[in-house]
Amino acid sequence: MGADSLRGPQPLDLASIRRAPKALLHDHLDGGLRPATIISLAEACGYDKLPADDAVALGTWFRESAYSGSLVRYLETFAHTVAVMQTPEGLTRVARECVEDLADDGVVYAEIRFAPEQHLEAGLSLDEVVEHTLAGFAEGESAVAASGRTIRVVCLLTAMRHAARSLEIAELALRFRDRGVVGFDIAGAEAGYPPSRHLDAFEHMRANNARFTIHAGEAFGLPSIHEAIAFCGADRLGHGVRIIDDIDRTGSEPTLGLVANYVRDKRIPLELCPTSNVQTGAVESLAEHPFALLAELRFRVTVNTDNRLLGDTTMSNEMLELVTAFGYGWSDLERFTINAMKSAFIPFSERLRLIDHVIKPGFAVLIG
Ligand SMILES: O=c1[nH]cnc2c1ncn2[C@H]1C[C@H](O)[C@@H](CO)O1
Ligand SMILES: [Zn+2]
Repeated sequence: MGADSLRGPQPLDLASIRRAPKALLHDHLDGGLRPATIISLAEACGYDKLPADDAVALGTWFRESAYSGSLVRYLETFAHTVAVMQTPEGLTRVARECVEDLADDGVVYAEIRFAPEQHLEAGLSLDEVVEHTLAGFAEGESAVAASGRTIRVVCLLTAMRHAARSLEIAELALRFRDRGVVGFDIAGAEAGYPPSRHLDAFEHMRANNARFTIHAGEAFGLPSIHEAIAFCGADRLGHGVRIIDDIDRTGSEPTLGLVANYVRDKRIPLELCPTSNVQTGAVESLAEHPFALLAELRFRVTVNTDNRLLGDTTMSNEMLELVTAFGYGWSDLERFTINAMKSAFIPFSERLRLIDHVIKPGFAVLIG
């Protein structure tokens, strides 16, 4: 591409969006493996239950199985990725490749989450699981830096909401808070497992001035969101898409209920994941995703991938889907990116630096 073609507004296509400096807050390490890596790690560790043995067919299997219309069935596919992430080599490789894939897609800041308690089958301790994963992130950051680009990747530790280890995982997150773990989360099946089951873990985080997000308002509605913010004190909402249930759209102007008003007034970030929400049946289709209304009402919306393997997606693709569905321009994508960066769990000064020195200049080139 000649220098002239990089002057003036760039077309809003996948190639240009890939060049935009993007920030990602909600991405599961165990939902983003390369299909070829799953096959290679399965061979190395003797896992023989993969549903396909070539990378293309395996990728298709994940995407199709994840389009299930049900969070519970969507989550069943993780049995295969978690199975090959039990060894130091497996964890480190998956983490390194995650960083490389995100950097190739133009992501400059990412918070990657996973549940250490699911990676103990080969005898690693919780601390070892985190250490090997962080080592992979560091390797990935170095490889990206060696190729002349930069990406900052930090980690959130997730506890599974059906299990009973959340306090232990919160303590683990705090032990690693100076080594790249910036927060805590709960995930897994939502219906029947309210956030308040894990109140002691959230209280422990709050007592230690630490940050957390909660998957809420995805497969279950407003009560889950209400608990997450009112009882547990979540800093952000993982998905939170069902906040739409508290917005009355029958009149000429949308009217917000108490929970929706609270979320908007307190600028509680919504980690929206468009493709994933369609796959799990949280929304009917991308065109009907509440993203557009929530953005228009000035909720603090952010764009996320959730699980790149399951959705066969990337940050750039999620943005392109929104551009296609709702006609967004560069300044909208920049606003969503700044929303994400403002909501990140790294210190304020580091967030500002990324906004002022990386995100704004990067978008300025594309806006032209
Ligand atoms: O979208 C999700 N909702 C709830 N739980 C999820 C979602 N995506 C992944 N998970 C679960 C499955 C993973 O094994 C776990 C940790 O990353 O988090
Ligand atoms: Zn998620």
